[in-house]
Amino acid sequence: MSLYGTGALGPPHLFTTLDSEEHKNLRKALGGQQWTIGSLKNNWEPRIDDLVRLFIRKMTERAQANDTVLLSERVAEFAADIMTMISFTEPWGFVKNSRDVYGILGNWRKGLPLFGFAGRCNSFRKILSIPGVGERFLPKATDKDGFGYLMNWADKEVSRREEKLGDGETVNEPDFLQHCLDARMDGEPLSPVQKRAHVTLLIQAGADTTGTALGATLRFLALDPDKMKRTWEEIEAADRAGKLSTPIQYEETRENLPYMCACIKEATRLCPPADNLFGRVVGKAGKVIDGHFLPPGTEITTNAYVVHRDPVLYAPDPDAFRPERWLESKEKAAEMELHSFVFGIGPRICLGKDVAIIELHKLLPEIIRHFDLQLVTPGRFVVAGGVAYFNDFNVKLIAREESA
Ligand code: HEM
Repeated sequence: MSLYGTGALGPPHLFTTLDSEEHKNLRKALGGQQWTIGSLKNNWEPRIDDLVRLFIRKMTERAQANDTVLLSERVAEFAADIMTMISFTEPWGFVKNSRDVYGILGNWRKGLPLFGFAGRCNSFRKILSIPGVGERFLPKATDKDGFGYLMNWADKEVSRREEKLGDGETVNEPDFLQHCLDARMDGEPLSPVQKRAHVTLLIQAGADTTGTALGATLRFLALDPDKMKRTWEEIEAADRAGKLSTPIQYEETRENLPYMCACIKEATRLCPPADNLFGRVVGKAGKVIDGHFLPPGTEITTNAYVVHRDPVLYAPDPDAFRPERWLESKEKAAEMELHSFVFGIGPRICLGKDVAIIELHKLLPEIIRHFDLQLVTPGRFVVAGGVAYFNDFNVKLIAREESA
């Protein structure tokens, strides 16, 4: 099955490659060891720790000042910094400056309705491809902020890096820009446009999505003091038993904080950051789904928000935030995991899943270890163009030492 997707939106990359065979080759070229948890732990965890430390320091200052903190925004900035860091080696300073650097997140959200509609309406995409039309709406490298600015940055960074390599310099600790330069299709490097497009894509695909997952988990816990207490008690007990480093390591969360892990699964089940997958087009042979034959060319899609509320699988309380459901039996947890659409499914499953997973399992327990959250405004889960983010989730951060 091919992707129905975003053909006309921007330069050619994984998302915009509709043909399955072409996508497979590109994915093979760009995928690899660097995306695995093992490699991310070895190569990036110490750098992620630096950003976690900085984040906690910044939040401690806000707690001491008794400020109201727009937490959904602050955690999205953390995710954006991680993406700029793994892409270009140095983070752009979202956390350091507590703001949306170059309007990356704000512009992303503004563009979602157009991106979503164009990705789902063939005739509208055709209009956008008319010379002079798309250019009026899509980001441009001359823009002062947003993804146009990012495209310009990616362009300069690729050129700079290629110049250095041309001068005989070697890169000992490759970032994801370097991986894009090293990628080979049929033995050939990617085209200049493809190299630049993929660096940009990573930040587009991985910043606000992970931010939404971070925000979702914290918001559900802020809304439910009993579950927050249980999460905190689990962290405190592991801490007292000497099982947690500072900052908490990914494997420590996985081994010692099962309730925390269940909260992440449950929050992303109920608030999937990319809730409506781009449609697929049924191939020449047709396809049978649930006993119905779909002829070739049929466009099909799904919605994670709905699938994740299946009344049978999540009985008796599909709409409830109940992390305990993930801990009741291994078989049930495996079944729910199998039906999770959080990161998509099939050959186009999220390439950066493990990057997001590592971030979630490090920053969230560290925040809860340091602060209790006093809800100021719960905000809203906003879905635009099939992608979600949070508005106005405000809290006061109560430092744990003070609340003890
Ligand atoms: C919680 C955070 C994230 C969520 C919920 C998420 C979700 C998704 C979903 C639903 C898809 C489409 C899958 C499909 O159509 O079946 C996707 C694709 C993709 N994601 Fe993510 N993602 C997240 C984080 C990231 C991160 C951190 C990165 C990069 C480091 C990333 C890079 C990508 C890429 C490159 C694709 C395109 C894959 C392809 O077409 O082969 N994502 N993601």
